[in-house]
Amino acid sequence: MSADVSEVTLWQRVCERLATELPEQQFNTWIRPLPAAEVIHLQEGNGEDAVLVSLRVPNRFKLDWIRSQYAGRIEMILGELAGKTARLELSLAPRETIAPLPRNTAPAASMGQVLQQHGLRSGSSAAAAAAASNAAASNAAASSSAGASAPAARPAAPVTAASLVGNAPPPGAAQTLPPSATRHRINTSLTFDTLVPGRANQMARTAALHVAGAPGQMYNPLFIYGGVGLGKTHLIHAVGNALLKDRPDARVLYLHAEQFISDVVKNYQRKTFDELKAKYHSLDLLLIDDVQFFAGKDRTQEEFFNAFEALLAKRAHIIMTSDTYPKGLVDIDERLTSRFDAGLTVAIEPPELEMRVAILIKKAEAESAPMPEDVAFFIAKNVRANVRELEGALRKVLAYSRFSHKEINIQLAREALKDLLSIQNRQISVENIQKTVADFYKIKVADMYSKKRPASIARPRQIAMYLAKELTQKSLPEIGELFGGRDHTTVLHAVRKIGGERQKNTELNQQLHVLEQTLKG
Ligand SMILES: Nc1ncnc2c1ncn2[C@@H]1O[C@H](COP(=O)(O)OP(=O)(O)OP(=O)(O)O)[C@@H](O)[C@H]1O
Repeated sequence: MSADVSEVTLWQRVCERLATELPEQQFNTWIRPLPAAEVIHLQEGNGEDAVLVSLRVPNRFKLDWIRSQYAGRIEMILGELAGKTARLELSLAPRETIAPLPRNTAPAASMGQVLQQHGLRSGSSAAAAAAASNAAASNAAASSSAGASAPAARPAAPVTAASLVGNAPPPGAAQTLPPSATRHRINTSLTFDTLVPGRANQMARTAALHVAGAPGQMYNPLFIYGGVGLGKTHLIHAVGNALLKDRPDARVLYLHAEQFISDVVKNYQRKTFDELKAKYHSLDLLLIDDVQFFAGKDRTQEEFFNAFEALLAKRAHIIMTSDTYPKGLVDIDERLTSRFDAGLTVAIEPPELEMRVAILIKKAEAESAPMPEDVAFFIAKNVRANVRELEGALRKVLAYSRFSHKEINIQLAREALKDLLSIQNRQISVENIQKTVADFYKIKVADMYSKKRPASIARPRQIAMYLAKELTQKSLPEIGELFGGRDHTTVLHAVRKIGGERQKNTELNQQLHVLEQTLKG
């Protein structure tokens, strides 16, 4: 098999293979929800090429289960597809409070240790020191490969009212967690100190700081929206951490909307709605992530409405996040969306270049790996979509430098990110923009080049021109040419008009974010 399968397709192809091998329910529960894996190409100690595939799993329970049940098979498929030795590294995504390891779970290992286990080149003291600092800074990366450690015993106790506060087990699996691990579900590393401020998050951060200092007063509820990976989750954890620092006994709960849904389902099955009410209605601060997931879930919406009303009545604070502003939410009851909008609604924007650079430098510092400013600019210029992607790029560059024992410079960053850069260059073409915008506004692609002038066509066309200028290196005349031979002044007019309106019109701004994220992949 070819060894140059790009990393996105490599992981996609692993998933496709697993989809044919596993029962559908197993595949849908364990494999489908996983984010795309990261791939680093390396040389083994003996000089042979190898590929290290790093997969981030949302919680420890899933991580242990995937490690014990699927890691071996995944590695085999990866090896086959990549045409070289493949090593799988599983680690926790830094999203939730991580429960202490159960006794029978293998101890956490750093990426460096994993490489050593596998005989990959990382044996120098510099690499070991870097790996050690990595392990300390990261969320207890628990790494594995097939057969590398004994699988954790599957927790078997039934779900109890107390456990409902904790990590919702994936469908078809039960779990119990120690109460201390499930109390607030706040990730202590996501604080205001570790959140880089900038124009993109200025309003949201200011409002969040205000709520942390005086919960239950102004801006209740606080509704934070924005595209993926822009720091919404980080920000609401920061509020939880700040409040708990001031008032350690405050009843704070962070949860993802899907966990609320799963709570409602469980209580529905067991007819224990009083327990559900007791749990949610007693909080001082409820932090709920990604409320767009409530779409179409009527019973969940009803229970959330009840919790919402009860909490506001007793001046507890509610902070929600979503991928869109309240009125943009679909399939959510209007009595809820209008309440979501009744406090303060703020957007988090994609960070601008300087903020991306500051984030990279801060995150590299946290890993004890100083990042030269020119390299930070290079990465930030090329990775524009969101902070999560930026972090992924940084991890790759740092890993590449550690494992190749080369210093971090632009050449090395270019090398480490070459797959990502080529995917980006391939994806954002004017044709791609025209097609995506036409699909989004439900017009024909041919209307992008036509002379038709009705607003329903002219406006999407202007939006596409604006995006072509923003997202490609093409000049105004080149863009005009690709839009049916239009003059460059027409393109300039469109770019200025849409750019100006974007500053004032929230709905347009939101649509542009969606389009940009879609195009950047
Ligand atoms: N301003 C920032 N400073 C430092 N780190 C940031 C910043 N913004 C985001 N991050 C980091 O980027 C990653 C993604 O952020 P986060 O999970 O909060 O995004 P999100 O907006 O909640 O995305 P999603 O909608 O996909 O859940 C996290 O690791 C977070 O710590």
